[in-house]
Amino acid sequence: MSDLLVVSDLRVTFGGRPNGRAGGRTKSWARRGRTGLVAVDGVSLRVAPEETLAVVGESGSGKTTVARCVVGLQRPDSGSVTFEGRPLGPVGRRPPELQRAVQMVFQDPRSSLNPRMTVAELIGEAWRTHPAAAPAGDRPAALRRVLADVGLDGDVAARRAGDLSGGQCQRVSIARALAVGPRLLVCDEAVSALDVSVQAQILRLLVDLRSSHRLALLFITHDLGVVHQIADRVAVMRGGALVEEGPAGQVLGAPRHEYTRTLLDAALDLGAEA
Ligand SMILES: Nc1ncnc2c1ncn2[C@@H]1O[C@H](COP(=O)(O)OP(=O)(O)OP(=O)(O)O)[C@@H](O)[C@H]1O
Repeated sequence: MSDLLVVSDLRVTFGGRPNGRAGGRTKSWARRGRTGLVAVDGVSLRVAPEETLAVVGESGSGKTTVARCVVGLQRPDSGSVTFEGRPLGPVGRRPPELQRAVQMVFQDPRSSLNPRMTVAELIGEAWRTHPAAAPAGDRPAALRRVLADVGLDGDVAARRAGDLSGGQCQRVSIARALAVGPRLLVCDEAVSALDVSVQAQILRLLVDLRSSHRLALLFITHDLGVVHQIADRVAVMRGGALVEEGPAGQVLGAPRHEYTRTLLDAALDLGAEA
C-alpha cells in the first residue's frame, strides 16, 4: 500500500540566530547546530492509510516537534512532510482539503477547548473553519451523529466544555477533529492527562474510529504502556533522532536498541508499581 504521510529527513532547531531572512519564506539559522538546540535531527517516518504509527520517547526527545511539523504548526529548518505526495506546508498555507485531512488531538483537552463554549458551538466552529465539511442539511442531526461517533449523548451538545469531565472533553476534541473529515489524526499525548480507566476507553475509541472512519493515526506518547493497545508500528526517538522503528510486536517484544529496552523496562517497572 502506498504511504499516506511521508516525513523525510526532518530537522528542527530552536534558539539559533536568524540569518537575516526570519519572517521571510525561509526559516534558516546561522550555525544552528552550534548555537541552537537541535530538537529534531534527520527524522524520517511513513504512515500508510489506516495504519497507526506510535512515536515514543522520553520527554524532550522531539516527538511533539515532529507532530507540530506534520500539522503545520512548526516549520522545519529542512526536510519535508508530504500527504499523498503533496507537500504539507505551514497550516495557514495549506489548501483547505489538506488542512481538513490532517487533524490534531492535543494532550490536555481542558486547555485546547474554550471552557465557556458549548459542545455545539465547538463543533460548529470546526464546520465554520472548514465549510466544505459542514453538513448541508439538518445540523442538529449531524451534530448528534458526530457526538454518537465518539460515544457522547446528544444532550451533551448544550453543555459548556468547562462543565465536562476530562474524558468527555477529550471525546469532544476528537469529535471536533472528526467533524471535518480527516484521513490522519495526529494524537499528541492524547491520553496522558487522563485517569488510567478513562485512558483505556479513549484508546478503545481511537481504535474503533480508525476502522469506522478509515483513519490513520500518528500517536505520540512517552508511555510505552499504552502503545501495544493501539500501534501497528512503533518509532522510538531519543535526543531528536530516531533510534529504532518497526512493527509493534517486534519493537515491543524484541527491541534491537538498548534505549528501547531501557524504556520498556521503565514501563514494566511502572506497571508493576501501579
Ligand atoms: N518552541 C520551542 N522553543 C525552544 N525550544 C523548544 C521549543 N519547543 C520544543 N523545544 C525543545 O525541543 C526539544 C524537543 O521538544 P519536544 O516537545 O518536541 O519533545 P517531546 O519528546 O515531545 O517532549 P514532551 O513530551 O516533554 O513534550 C526539547 O529540548 C524542548 O525543550
